[in-house]
Amino acid sequence: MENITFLGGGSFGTALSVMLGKKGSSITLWDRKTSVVEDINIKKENIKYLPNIIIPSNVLATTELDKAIENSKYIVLAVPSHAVRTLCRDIKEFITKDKVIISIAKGIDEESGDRLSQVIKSELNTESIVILSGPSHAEEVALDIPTTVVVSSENMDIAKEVQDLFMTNKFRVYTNEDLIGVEVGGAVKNIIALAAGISDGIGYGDNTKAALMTRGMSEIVKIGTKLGGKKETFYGLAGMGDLIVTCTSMHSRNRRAGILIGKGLTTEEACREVGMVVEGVKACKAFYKLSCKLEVNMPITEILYKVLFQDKDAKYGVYELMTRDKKNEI
Ligand SMILES: NC(=O)c1ccc[n+]([C@@H]2O[C@H](COP(=O)([O-])OP(=O)(O)OC[C@H]3O[C@@H](n4cnc5c(N)ncnc54)[C@H](O)[C@@H]3O)[C@@H](O)[C@H]2O)c1
Ligand SMILES: O=P(O)(O)OC[C@H](O)CO
Repeated sequence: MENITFLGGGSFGTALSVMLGKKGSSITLWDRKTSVVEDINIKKENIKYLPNIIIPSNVLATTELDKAIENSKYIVLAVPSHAVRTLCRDIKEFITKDKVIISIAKGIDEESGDRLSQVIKSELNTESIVILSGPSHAEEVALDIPTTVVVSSENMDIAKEVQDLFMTNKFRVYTNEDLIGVEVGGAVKNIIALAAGISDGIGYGDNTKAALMTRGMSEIVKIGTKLGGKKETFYGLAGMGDLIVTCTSMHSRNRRAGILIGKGLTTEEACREVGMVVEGVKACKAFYKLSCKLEVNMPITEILYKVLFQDKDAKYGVYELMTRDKKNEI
């Protein structure tokens, strides 16, 4: 069985470590926090990020980056998107040509608008990069609840290798050669999930959420195809699949943060209360900027940007969305 290293002992890094540990791989889990590492090694539980899940004995945690990386071919970057570039810089000296880098983060680089595979490629100077995405809440993956995801890469031979590495009878992995679509779908769905959460928090109903999800899907397709992704990908696991799970699940940090904002908390207060990464906040800023630059109309993203960063009242935001000029659906 393979040695696999996870860099980041948050919810998803831990859940996948548990899953692959149970499959029989030797897992090294690096985290910057000593408390997380001690909990995993001593209590066999990640109390902060994934409580009540027993961590198998073949998952060992460490705070030492070089030791974490040295014996594994597969290095999974399991940090939020805003930390991917700095983590790459921290590990660059330990990344030899034989390593395969797998990223599970969903977002884009806020500063440059680059996709994360582009960030990793430029920082680590490697082509062996695989992106894993799709509807996969950590809490359910850790409980072996049937889940489907998708892996993509510029090198589909490596994507197929990673498909085999992660596949179990409860975790079904598809390949998709549309790397742009897989990355953009996973990033933009977080924006729509925040908006759907806000609608729930205000107290609006299923009609409103269905509208946000459907018109949100239209925004994903518009910006995604403009960036070079395929329409079919956005109607697949990395797009619609993840949109459904994130907009409807109470596991979703984006949806939960949205609910709190809808109830009147500020963006900062809501993110603090959720206590884990809320990717949609940074994604909203990045994609609002990108939509202006590329002249792609993304009304939900635009209104959400004003709610999150310009103190626009959320209910008034919905009113503005509803009273725009009338138009044809497609
Ligand atoms: N949680 C899920 O269900 C899930 C599922 C699929 C994908 N994802 C994606 O995975 C990524 C990580 O999410 P998560 O849920 O594991 O996040 P999390 O908030 O649970 O944990 C984040 C981890 O990254 C670490 N971290 C944060 N900034 C860091 C930095 N600068 N350097 C080093 N470590 C840093 C934290 O200490 C923590 O261990 C996100 O992009 C998310 O969208 C999450
Ligand atoms: O908890 P969220 O909202 O970050 O969503 C996590 C995953 O992306 C679900 O697939």
